[in-house]
Amino acid sequence: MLFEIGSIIVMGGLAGYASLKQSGSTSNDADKIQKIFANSGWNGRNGETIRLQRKAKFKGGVEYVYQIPLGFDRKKIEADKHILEDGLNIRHKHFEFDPSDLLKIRFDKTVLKQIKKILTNKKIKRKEIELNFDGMLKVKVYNERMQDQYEWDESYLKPGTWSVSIGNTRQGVVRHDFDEHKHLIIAGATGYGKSAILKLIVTSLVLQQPNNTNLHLIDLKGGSAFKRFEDLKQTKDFTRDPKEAKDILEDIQMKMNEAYTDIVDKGFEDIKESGRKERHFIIIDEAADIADDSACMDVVTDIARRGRGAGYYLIYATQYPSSQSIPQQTKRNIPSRLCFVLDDAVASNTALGQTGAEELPLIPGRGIYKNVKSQVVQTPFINNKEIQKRITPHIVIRPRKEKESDKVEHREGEKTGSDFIITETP
Ligand SMILES: Nc1ncnc2c1ncn2[C@@H]1O[C@H](COP(=O)(O)OP(=O)(O)OP(=O)(O)O)[C@@H](O)[C@H]1O
Repeated sequence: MLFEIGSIIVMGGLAGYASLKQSGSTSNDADKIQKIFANSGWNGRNGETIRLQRKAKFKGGVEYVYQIPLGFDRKKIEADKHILEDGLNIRHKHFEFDPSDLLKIRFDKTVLKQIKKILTNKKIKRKEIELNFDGMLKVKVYNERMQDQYEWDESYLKPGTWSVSIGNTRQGVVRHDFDEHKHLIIAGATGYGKSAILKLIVTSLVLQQPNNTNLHLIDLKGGSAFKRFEDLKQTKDFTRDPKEAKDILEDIQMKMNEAYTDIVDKGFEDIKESGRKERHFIIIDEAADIADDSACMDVVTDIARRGRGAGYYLIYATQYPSSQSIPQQTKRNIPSRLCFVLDDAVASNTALGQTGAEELPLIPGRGIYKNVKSQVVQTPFINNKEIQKRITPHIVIRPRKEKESDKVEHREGEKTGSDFIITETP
């Protein structure tokens, strides 16, 4: 009996502590925002600062709308958004505590152990913000963190289009339309979702445009991320060898030139206007591995420059964004970027053209997608089993070119077994 009373007191105290901490979290963010602006020197030319016009609650947070002074540099604030976020969290970094956890507690001798476990499993809760400018500065302060994972399902597909889902925001799904935005650079430290999003892009293209997608897969990471796509009817080239990559790129360039001339000669602005249905996707995973090869990089630059009109779209991924792995001219021709967490502001600047990727939380799939505007997204996640299930109907039988690396000595009468592969047509 005494034991139970003791437990109830402990739980009551815990619930009170949690509720006190949670209720304190929304205190006076408007004042804090104003102070952070003043302390960071984010003023107009004559020193005027922002003025709060209104604030409004929405589910999960509060939006503050400020009037901005003349000469106010919004880019600076976008790049230094983390200063604002850190400032808002400085006194209210508190535990993410779910009172329903208390209901799971069993009243036995292990009660204290269970409570300790709940507390050690807690996550630090952090307010997150979103900035918008439309003549006014709108700061949305969210009390809850963005979801850490969005499982992919069929609703992410848009059959018959070249628009693929690239991320989720609190407002909905963000898509990259290859016919509109063309090429894409993907950067990010190892282990934060580059291969996962590349696999999702390939799968989406195959499922959305099975008859018009042509894939040229150059996987230089030494892993097996693209291997499962090698035998798709849509895959025209597949290599994991930098030397072979050069031949493939040169071949693509030749074909691209023909398509480009044909489209331009007929007076069309681009492939979309010409009515041609096929599109080519040159997907290079670990671009840094061909960065030393000037012949390869010349082709990459050319595809970035002229491929947009001819329907040859480049998806160029690297974990080492530098002026060498992403040459200036390539960057200029690829305004769309998806960037996962990076080591430092220099890398972020190189990959995105702004800082911020170095401040992303260490959550796989969390990135910044920059197009016309830049926004924080959580990329949808599709597991390998689901990919396999979806792409299997598109795997075809065809003769395999024997590569040097595949050659083995065969004894007389032994079947090589390398002439044909999986036998299914859609
Ligand atoms: N969008 C996502 N949502 C949830 N988890 C993810 C997401 N993307 C990736 N992950 C997890 O992170 C792991 C690493 O991702 P991925 O292999 O894509 O990283 P990477 O950047 O390509 O790393 P590396 O360069 O080492 O191959 C995945 O195996 C998966 O478990």
